[in-house]
Amino acid sequence: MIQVRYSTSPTSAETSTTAELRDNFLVQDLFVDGEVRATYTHEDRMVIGGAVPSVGELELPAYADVLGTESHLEGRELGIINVGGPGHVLVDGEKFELEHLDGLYAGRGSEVTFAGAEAAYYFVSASAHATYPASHLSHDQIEPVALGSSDSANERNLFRYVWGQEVETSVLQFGVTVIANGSVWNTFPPHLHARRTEIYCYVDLAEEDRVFHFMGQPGATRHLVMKNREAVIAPPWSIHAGAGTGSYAFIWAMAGENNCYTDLAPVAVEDL
Ligand SMILES: O=C[C@H](O)[C@@H](O)CC(=O)C(=O)O
Repeated sequence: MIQVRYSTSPTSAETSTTAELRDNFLVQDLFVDGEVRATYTHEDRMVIGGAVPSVGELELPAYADVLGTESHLEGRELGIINVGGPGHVLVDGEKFELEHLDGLYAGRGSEVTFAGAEAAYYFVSASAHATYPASHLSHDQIEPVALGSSDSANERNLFRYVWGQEVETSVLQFGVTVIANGSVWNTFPPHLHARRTEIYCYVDLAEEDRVFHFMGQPGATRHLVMKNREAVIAPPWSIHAGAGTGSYAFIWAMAGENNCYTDLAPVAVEDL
């Protein structure tokens, strides 16, 4: 099952009701036992999804009626993060073991199968113009970048899995940020990046907690109240930041014409 979301204008976000904002930007219910679920957004034509193999194996669906190809990755590349327990993913038959928060990149033209009774896989695909080899990304082997401080309640570690350096891709970038205990803010102060969409998926959040995710143009922000394992689409004109009522992490994934990780524009707090 795949949903389709259309591009939206910045001004429409200012006049949207809460329900309209949630319909356009929030992605829920991606993780269902025994299923692959996905959403296609026209914002940089990204697909985000969840695969919960349970006792079987799940193939990445082609979604031919939406993607127009016989195989999902015929013209796309894929990033995967395991947000559940241990499992493995097959890429063209090659087996990659993924522990919690381990990642995997699968290149254009690959066939992907998800497995693992305790595993739950978040994935993002984007249009790709070239083919690159699969790459396993062990969370424990990625050097974190320490950001923020406890005084600002935004202390966090940023793990850059795919960001235009070690792992070569066409356009896709993704990683994980883990908020330090006692801190609440992510991506604060916020930023914008022209010509690139970013999608966040909040994880490791207790069922009773929520993340207040902030979006929109500076000076016209709105918020979405989000639960564990829910995702949110940030078009290039939208800030993307949040504050949680408990500890959490999130997966960030980006695609678009601008695939220079450092090509972004900070937004000063006083300009929000
Ligand atoms: O640019 C990609 C993502 O927005 C991260 O760099 C930001 C982030 O995880 C954070 O500051 O908490």
